[in-house]
Amino acid sequence: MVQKAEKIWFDGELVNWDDAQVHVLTHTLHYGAGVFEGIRAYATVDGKSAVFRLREHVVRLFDSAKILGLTIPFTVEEIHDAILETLKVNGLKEGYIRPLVFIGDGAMGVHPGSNPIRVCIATWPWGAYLGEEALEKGIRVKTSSFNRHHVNVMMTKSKACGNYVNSILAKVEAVKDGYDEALMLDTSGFVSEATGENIFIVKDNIIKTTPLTSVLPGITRASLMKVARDLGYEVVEQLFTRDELYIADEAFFCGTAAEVTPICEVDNRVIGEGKRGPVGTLLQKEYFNAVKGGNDKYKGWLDYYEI
Ligand SMILES: Cc1[nH+]cc(COP(=O)(O)O)c(CN[C@@H](CCC(=O)O)C(=O)O)c1O
Repeated sequence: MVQKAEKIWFDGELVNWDDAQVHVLTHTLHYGAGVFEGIRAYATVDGKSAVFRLREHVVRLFDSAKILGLTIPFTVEEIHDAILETLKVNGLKEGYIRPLVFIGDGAMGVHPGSNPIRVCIATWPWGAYLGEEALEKGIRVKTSSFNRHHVNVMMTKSKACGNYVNSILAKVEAVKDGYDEALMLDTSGFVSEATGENIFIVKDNIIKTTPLTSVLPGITRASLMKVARDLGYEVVEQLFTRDELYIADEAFFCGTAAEVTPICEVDNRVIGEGKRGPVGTLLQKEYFNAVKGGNDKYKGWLDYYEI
C-alpha cells in the first residue's frame, strides 16, 4: 500500500491526498491514453535533498504527451517547479514522484473530443522496488510469454499508461510462476526490457544494452552508460538474444524505481556466479553515489531542495 503524503498537486492546486479524485467516466481510465513519469528524490551527502535528473524526466513527460497528441496545459518549468513544491509541502527528504497527465471526463467514445487534459503530481516514500535483498543478492527472472510491443502498435518511446497493460500481464505471469520479474522479448525475438526496467549484460568486461528500438529510453540507462564510459568501460547498444543473456558474465536491470538490480538467474539458468558481479557492484555503487551527490562529476544531474 502506498504510504500517503499530505498533499497532491492537481491541475495547479495542492489538494489533500484523499481529495484527489476523478469521475469514473474519466477518458484515460477507460482507454489508457495518458502519460506518466517515475522520478526519485534522495537525501544527499551534504544534508540537503535532490531530485535525480528532474528536467530530463519532465521533458520526457512532455515528449510522451506529444507522441500521444496530448497538450499539457502547463509549461515544463511549471511542472518542474510543481514537483519540487509538492516534495517540500509533503516534507519528503527522499521519495518517489509520480506525475500523471490524463484525459478527463466529458465525451465518451474512443475519440477524446474536447475532454480536458488534466495533470497531477503525487509523491510518496518508496524503498527498493524489488525488495532490499534484491539490490545485493539479485533476482530470478523468467522470459515472458508476452512480447514487448511492436514499435508501430504501441508507441514505446512514450511512457503511456496503456503500454503498462503489457507490463502487468508479464509481471503477474512471472510472479505467479515464482519469479521476481519478467524479461520481455521484442516481436523479432530479441531481448527488449523488463516490465518497468531496462536491461544490461556484461561479457568479457564489455557492457551491452538494448538499442532504443522497442524500449523506453530510460534515464537510468542513459546515466549508467555515461558512468560506465567515464569508468573506462566499453558500452555498446546492440540487439542481443536470450541465450546471449544466459551465457553473460553478469546482467542487471535498471530504472528509477528499480535503481540497479542484479539478475542472478534467467529461465532457471544461473547468470555468471549467480550473484551481483564486479561490474554491476561498481555501477550500483557509483549510481547511488551520484544520486546522493557524492560525485562532483554528476552534480549537474541533481535538483537540490531543502525541507
Ligand atoms: C518499461 C520501462 N522501461 C524502462 C524503465 C526505466 O526508465 P527510467 O526510470 O527512466 O530509468 C521504466 C521505468 N519504470 C518506472 C515505473 C515503475 C512502476 O512500477 O511504476 C520507474 O522505474 O519509476 C519502464 O517503465
